[in-house]
This record gives sequence, structure tokens and C-alpha cells, in this order.
Amino acid sequence: APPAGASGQAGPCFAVEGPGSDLVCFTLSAGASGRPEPRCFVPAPGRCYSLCVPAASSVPMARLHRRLQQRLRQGPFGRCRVLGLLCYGAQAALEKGFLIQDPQGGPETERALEELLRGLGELPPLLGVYEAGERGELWQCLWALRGAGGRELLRRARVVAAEEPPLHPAVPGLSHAAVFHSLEAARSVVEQCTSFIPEATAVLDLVDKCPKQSKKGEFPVIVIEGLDATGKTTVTQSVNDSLNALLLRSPPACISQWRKTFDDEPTLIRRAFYALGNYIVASEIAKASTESPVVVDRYWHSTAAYAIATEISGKVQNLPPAHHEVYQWPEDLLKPDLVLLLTVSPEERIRRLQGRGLEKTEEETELEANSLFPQKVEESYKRMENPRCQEVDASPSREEVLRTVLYLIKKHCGSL
Ligand SMILES: Nc1ncnc2c1ncn2[C@@H]1O[C@H](COP(=O)(O)OP(=O)(O)OP(=O)(O)O)[C@@H](O)[C@H]1O
Ligand SMILES: Cc1cn([C@H]2C[C@H](O)[C@@H](COP(=O)(O)O)O2)c(=O)[nH]c1=O
Repeated sequence: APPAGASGQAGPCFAVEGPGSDLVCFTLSAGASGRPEPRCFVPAPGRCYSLCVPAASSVPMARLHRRLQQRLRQGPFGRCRVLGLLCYGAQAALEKGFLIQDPQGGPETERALEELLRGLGELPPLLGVYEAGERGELWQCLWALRGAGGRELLRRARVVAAEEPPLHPAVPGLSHAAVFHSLEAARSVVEQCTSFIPEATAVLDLVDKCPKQSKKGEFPVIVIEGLDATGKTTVTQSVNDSLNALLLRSPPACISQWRKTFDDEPTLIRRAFYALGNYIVASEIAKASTESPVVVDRYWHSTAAYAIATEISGKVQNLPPAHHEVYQWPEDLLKPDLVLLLTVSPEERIRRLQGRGLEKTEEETELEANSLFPQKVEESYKRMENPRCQEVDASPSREEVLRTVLYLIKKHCGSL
């Protein structure tokens, strides 16, 4: 079999979220490298496979990745563990894919993967198959699937552990694939969706009708941010009553009926939709703040924080470091005067989520509230800059939280 690269140099690097949410990194080597095998693979008699989709920032590729993700949850893959895989390298753009661990081995999973890949028809289908060598070492065979059921071995390389990169591999691509820093960047993604999401045209029409470069009026604009069930709706409504303000929210009412449609799309498209929503809200703020104070339930900080936390797998430490460009406010988006971040302990948030009695079971609520995701969202909020979020402990009674919030508004925005 051909070695890994003509010069025998190591191939691309891969990162997979392993047990305990640690990022497990591995690379390919032409022969013995002295490095140990990575920890994320199933031992014999299980089998492991991988597949990758290039360029997560392109709409067709993001859709392809989503299709694969959905298919890998069904049918013959039910017994497999499917982990997110990132393929990165010095020159190459980030690729996103999957590591499929079949604990039983056997030919069914490989056959089903071949069939899945051949059915895609948009990419040269490449399938990584992992196999143990004679001394227990691990090899990756990269197969190109050809017509009439044939396949060609492109490379066979030893799988060895790699050091974790200083930045999570998804960080460099965040500004292209998830956190849009201009109206134009988000608009161009949604524009590419008009042929398969009819609602995208309506969203673009609404955005295009908004005056560009909206300017704030003389009244203060206060944004309330925070995780689900931290009390934003409760606070915004009471602040509104107290200040005789106008209440707005992101995404704005005029596009919220299409939210479910965009929520079902790949993150690239979903994030562009939320980003555009903020520009519509900005024009609503501009108008309203000439007449009264404005309170906004979620705005840009939510859009960015949820996007970052979704894209960055693993632990809170994997987030982009403080002061990274993803935490900066977009230059073309109207800025509020004050952003308050409501925080409560995970236990109190569970109580409030359960108190609302929505469709989740107790166990699901606890899992959601204790997972790393809300921690990453909250930490991202705290790293936002210019304007930064001012944290408010929202665990006391409704009345006390309202008093604190009104005090902060008065302090920052003067007499109202
Ligand atoms: N200070 C408080 N003390 C106790 N319960 C509260 C307090 N503030 C809000 N709640 C309750 O917590 C639950 C969640 O509050 P709320 O709906 O205001 O949160 P939210 O942040 O707007 O949530 P979401 O973002 O999911 O819409 C509600 O049942 C609400 O009555
Ligand atoms: C505005 C906005 C929201 N989201 C996410 C955050 C929450 O989990 C849900 C629901 O929010 P809501 O307050 O109940 O409306 O939507 C997001 O990911 N990006 C955004 O810009």
C-alpha cells in the first residue's frame, strides 16, 4: 500500500471530542514515529471509520455536513458512536466530519457508509477505515470510492497521537462560519439560501428595507442578556413598566415566524439568520429611541455567544482567548448604552427551567443545565467587549433583581 505522502511526512491533523469532553488530537505518520496511539478509538473487535467535508464556511458544504449528520443518527448506524471530527492542517482550510465507532465490527457499517457516501454525488467520496496492525498499532486507510462498487486505496498511514494545538482548531474559522461581523457577511450567506429556503427572500427584503447605518436617538438603550430561564423576560417586562420604555427583542417579531425553519438548517445558515435579525432590531431601536427608553431582550451578544459555544467543542478552556476578534462588536451595528448579563447558579436555573414546566423531563433539564454548553455560552458573554456585559446576580427575588437593574440603568444612563 502507498505510504502517507511521497516524502513520508505526517499528513493532516485531526481533533475529536473524546470521553470526558477532552479533545483528542491525532495525526498520520508514514511509519513508526515513537508516538503513542490516540485514546479515542474502539479496541478490536470494533471498527472505526471517518469521513470529512471540506470548507465548513460554504453553504453547500455546510448542508452536506448536516445531511451526513442526520443520516448517521439513523438506521444501520444506530449501534455506532458518532463523534464530531475536525481535520486541520498548516495550509488546508478546516474540514468537518465524523468519527464513527462501531463497537461490534462486522461488515454492515462499512457497507452502509459506502452506500451513504456514494449516494451523495457532490464530492469525491473518501472513507477513512481504521485497522489494527500486527503489534496492535493503528492504521488509517483512506479509500476513494469508485463506480460499480470499486474503490481505490489512496493512502495507508499510521495513526499517532498529536499535541493539542494552542487554539481549538475551529477558532480560526469562526469569523467566516459562525460569527458574522458585518451585515454584508451575514447577508451573503442568506442570499445563497434563497433557492432552497423560500423564506430567505422575505428576510432579505426586510433587511434591505431597513435604513443602513442606523443611529441611536437621545433615549437610553438597555439590552438584557443571559442564558435561558435566567429571568430576562421577567426583568425586561418590569423594567419596561417602570421606565415607560419600549420593549424589543432579537430576533425581531417580523422574522420570528421563520425562526424554526432557520433553526433546522446548518449552523452557518442559522447564525447568519440571527445576525441579520440584529440589523433589523437596530433599525427598530434607532426609531424607538428617539421617543422613549428602549429595552431589548437579547441582541448581538446572544448571537455571538451561542454561535461560539456551538462551534467550539469540548471544554470552556477551548474557547477563543479573551480579547479575540470574535468577542468584538460589529462596526456597522448600532451599539446599546448598557448591556446587563443576568446570571444564576446552575441549580437555580434548573429550578426555573422546571418551574416553567415546558416539555422537557426533569432528567433532560438537568443534563442540559449542567452540560458544558451553558458554561461556554456564559463565559463567551463575559468575554464580549465594547460594549462589555455588566453582570447582574439574578438569583434574589424578582423585586430585588429589578431594584438592582434599575439602579444600574440610572447609574449608567443618568436621569430617565
Ligand atoms: N428572581 C426570580 N426568582 C424566582 N423565579 C424567577 C425570577 N425571575 C424569573 N423567575 C422565573 O423563572 C422562570 C424563567 O424566567 P424568564 O422566562 O423571565 O426567563 P428568560 O431568561 O426570559 O428565559 P428564556 O430566555 O428561555 O425565554 C419563570 O418561570 C419566571 O417566573
Ligand atoms: C437571539 C438569539 C437566540 N439564540 C438562542 C438562545 C436560546 O437558547 C434560544 C431561545 O431564545 P429566546 O430568548 O427564548 O427567544 O435561541 C441564538 O442562538 N442566537 C440568537 O441570536
